[in-house]
Amino acid sequence: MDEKYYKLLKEQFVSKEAVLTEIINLSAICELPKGTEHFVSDLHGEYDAFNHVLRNGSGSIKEKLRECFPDLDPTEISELATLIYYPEEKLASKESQLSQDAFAYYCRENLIFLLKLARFAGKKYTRSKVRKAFPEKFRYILEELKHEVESSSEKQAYFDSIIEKLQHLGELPNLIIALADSVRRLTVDHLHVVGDIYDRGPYPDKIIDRLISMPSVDIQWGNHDIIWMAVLAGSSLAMMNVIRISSRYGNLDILEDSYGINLRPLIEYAERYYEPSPAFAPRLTEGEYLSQEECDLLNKLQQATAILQFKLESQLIARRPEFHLAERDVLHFINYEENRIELKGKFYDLKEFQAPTINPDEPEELTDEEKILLKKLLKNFKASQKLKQHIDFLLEKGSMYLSYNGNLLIHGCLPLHENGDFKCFRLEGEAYSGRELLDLFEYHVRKSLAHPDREEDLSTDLLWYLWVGESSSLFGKEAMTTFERYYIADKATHVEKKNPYYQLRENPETISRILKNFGMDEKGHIINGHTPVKERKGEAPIKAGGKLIVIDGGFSKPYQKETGIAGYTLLYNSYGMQLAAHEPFKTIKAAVEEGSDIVSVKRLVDRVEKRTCVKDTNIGKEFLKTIEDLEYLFENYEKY
Ligand SMILES: O=P(O)(O)OC[C@H]1O[C@](O)(COP(=O)(O)O)[C@@H](O)[C@@H]1O
Ligand SMILES: [Mn+2]
Repeated sequence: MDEKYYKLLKEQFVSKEAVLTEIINLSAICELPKGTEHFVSDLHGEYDAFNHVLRNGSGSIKEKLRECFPDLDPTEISELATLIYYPEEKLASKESQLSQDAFAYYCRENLIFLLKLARFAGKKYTRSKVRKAFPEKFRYILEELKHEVESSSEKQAYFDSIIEKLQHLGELPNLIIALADSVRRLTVDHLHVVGDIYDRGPYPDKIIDRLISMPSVDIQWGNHDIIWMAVLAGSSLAMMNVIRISSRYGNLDILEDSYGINLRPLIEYAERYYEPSPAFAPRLTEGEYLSQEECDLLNKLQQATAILQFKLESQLIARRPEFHLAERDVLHFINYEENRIELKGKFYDLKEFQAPTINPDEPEELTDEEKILLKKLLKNFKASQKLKQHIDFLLEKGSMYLSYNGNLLIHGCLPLHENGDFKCFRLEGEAYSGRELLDLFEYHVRKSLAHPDREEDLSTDLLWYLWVGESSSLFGKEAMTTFERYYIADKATHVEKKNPYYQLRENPETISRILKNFGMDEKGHIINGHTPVKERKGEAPIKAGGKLIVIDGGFSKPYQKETGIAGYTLLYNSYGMQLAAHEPFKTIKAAVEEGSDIVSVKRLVDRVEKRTCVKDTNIGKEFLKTIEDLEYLFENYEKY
């Protein structure tokens, strides 16, 4: 085995000297400061706000500008920052305001600032990495210019002549755009998305397209992502939930236009059986306007899909006793003549409960029409190439959790008992908890998507469990009260009790125990999304003495009333960790013209005594192993 491995390794090098060069190269990289990691979560389709946070690197671009140009005042920094965030828009705006000469002067001046900044931002990377950050078209020229920008006076003429030529060819603006992209790339090295890209907001598809284009990104699945993945795994139940939520938030365009899914048969069905009901009024954001007709359609669609969801859920509960969801079999607790429901021994009147297709004797049964309808719809979902590409990407880059550079990233929680013990989930005679439980879930996520034709198998059903189950690390609550929220007035029935994790995570000892369970150093952090931090009510995003950070601050507009801000993001660079809170994002126009930015406050989470180097990171550890192997190969080169 070893022999074969070293033979293969040797094939990658033309000579013994080449091995040595690689050893020196990798060893040098290991000593460089670690790249900046950027964490975001709970994006919920809010592409514009996400795009802005990506572009400003949660404040890191401005920070780099201030370090690189200490003499510039805040307005000048802000002007330059906007050019880096939105180069196309900023240049267009300048071009329309300035004379031709003044615009040419503006381009030259700013190109020089950007070159100096690229040089500064690239200092902590190898030359080859900096080269790769430049787009191929301008790679050579940018390398030359970057090198010469601070050169001696005799080289000045050379530098000037290149710029003049570019200006003459009308290429200066393009070069600035390319350079701005490279600066952003050099400032933030890697992005973590800690779950919930989908639902509630208008453009999850644009977010995923953007993520696909990024060089270095990983995703920890959120409950709202899993439910979309479940549809492609073959779950009609998940499909009803996805359409229900899209109708609730007025986002059918995602399905019909972005993913090209034909909902016509469902629309006709909903129109035929349902009348609008106040509890199903779509939740629109401020300033969003829909006609009465559109609102009514969304209302009816939401009702139709809710009822179909409850029917299919009832069937799942019956075939999966091991999920312990019997208490959620709501359709079986209804007295259809009296229009009442019994829940945990108490009776409640149902308000505006329309169930024209339910047979009280067999409430979980689909009518023949519904069976055909669901088949058609599922086929339409599966036929969307774009949706398939997006879900494949979530599978490729995503996981249930990630241990990365000492930190543990999980969207929701680690299910615990009140006393802090890991909560068990029993399946096929085995008990799973802690890391093993999350590994089990991940195994089934992948299995369900590997077999999309198996629609009611254990793996596919487990994806639904991840959405509503008591031991789901993505849900983290006792039960989901969707039915009660729609049809029961008594608000006490709407409460979704959180898993004890959400209390216990305030305690550093809990965090240490969890990290240990994942085989990680107790000095690390847990990073969660999922539960909006209600700053307005005094809740703190940094918990357990800085060992746990919750970064769901409400990118999602409907939740901003509760959080009081518009999202948190986290930065982890070689000096430590910083949490940034964001104000609501207005528009690109406001950002370009007024320089409005959305990072409001930055809070230090952790500061390390010694700058963290590449050798201390996940990738660095791999490099160290490779170096060891290469050294062995170097010493025994002739043997292989
Ligand atoms: O705000 P809505 O649309 O009523 O959704 C509420 C539902 O969303 C959930 O909070 C899950 O979504 P999150 O992952 O964003 O928390 C459920 O627990 C709850 O029943
Ligand atoms: Mn969530």
